[in-house]
Amino acid sequence: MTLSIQPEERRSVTVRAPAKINLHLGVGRPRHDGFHPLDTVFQAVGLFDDVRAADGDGAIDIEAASYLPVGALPDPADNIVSTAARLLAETADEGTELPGVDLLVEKRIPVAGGMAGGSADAAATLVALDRLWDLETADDVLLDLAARLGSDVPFSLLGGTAHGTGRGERLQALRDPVTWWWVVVPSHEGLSTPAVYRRFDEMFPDAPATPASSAAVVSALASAQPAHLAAALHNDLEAAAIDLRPELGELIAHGEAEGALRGLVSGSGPTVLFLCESGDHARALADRLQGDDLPVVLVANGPVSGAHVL
Ligand SMILES: C[C@@](CO)(OP(=O)(O)O)[C@H](O)COP(=O)(O)OP(=O)(O)OC[C@H]1O[C@@H](n2ccc(N)nc2=O)[C@H](O)[C@@H]1O
Ligand SMILES: Nc1ncnc2c1ncn2[C@@H]1O[C@H](COP(=O)(O)OP(=O)(O)O)[C@@H](O)[C@H]1O
Repeated sequence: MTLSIQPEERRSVTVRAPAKINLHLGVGRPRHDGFHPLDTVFQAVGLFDDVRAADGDGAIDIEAASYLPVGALPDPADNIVSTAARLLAETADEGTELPGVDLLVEKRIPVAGGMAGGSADAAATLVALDRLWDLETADDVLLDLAARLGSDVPFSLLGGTAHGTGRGERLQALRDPVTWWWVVVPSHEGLSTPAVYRRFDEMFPDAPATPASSAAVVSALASAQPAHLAAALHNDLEAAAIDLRPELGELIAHGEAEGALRGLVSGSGPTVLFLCESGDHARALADRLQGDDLPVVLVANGPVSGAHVL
């Protein structure tokens, strides 16, 4: 009998993080630091990126779903996952060197689509490395690191449905016990978030310092009635996104004519969302919208969990 010695097993952790949509996005005029004050209601929806962290020597790979346009992703060195990994390592490293890691990102969330895909990857990286390195970082420290990575990153950690203020990083979870159904139509090409905010400033130089309140959406969520939520949905960045991409306005009108309760630009766009009555309604609408002009039409529901280990 021969005994084989197993090489030490390569450890890995995979974390899944959701896309977000904004059911209400009230935007005020820019603050002194250039960021816009927000009053927003985030909802995490069932479209996910996965980040796998494994013992390694620093490789970063990205596998994108076939429906995402190739070439849209930044180089690994500019990728938000490397920034997140460096930030956590700097925070955690107290003289002891942390083991090297390889990161693999499996992307399904549209890139530069107004669905916080980069934020989801950053949040997933923080959670995966915290687990791989056995750091047991406190939740409030993780949320603080997340806010340093981007305004939307804390919500990608939290998930569910939440009220966001400040520049979007200050969160309060909202009770949202029903399942809402969405048809999600990504665009063939992303829109830059700073460019959409700049267009908003040009179009609305007299925007109020205090952003529009999300109270109507909060009470529509409590009603659990899709028609009430449809009437309350609101996005102050929608006009700026449509001004930069007029075809988004046509797409919203088309989806509503095909029976959506309401069409809306997702965050800074250009992804378009359609609220539906039910899962069956969403699948039927997606079938009707899918065609040569709209090759990718997805169905997602929310709320779902924030970044979590698989
Ligand atoms: C618009 C929203 C709505 O949730 O998301 P998207 O729809 O793009 O995903 C967010 O405000 C985007 O958040 P995020 O993409 O994390 O932004 P950050 O990295 O913090 O900032 C990128 C840039 O967006 C602008 N920015 C962002 C947030 C904010 N409250 N005011 C801003 O003016 C600034 O120009 C900033 O330099
Ligand atoms: N892992 C990543 N996934 C997507 N985009 C990334 C990533 N890392 C860095 N980026 C950069 O962040 C920008 C915004 O990405 P994303 O979060 O997908 O869009 P949005 O802010 O519209 O929701 C992209 O244009 C890209 O240059």
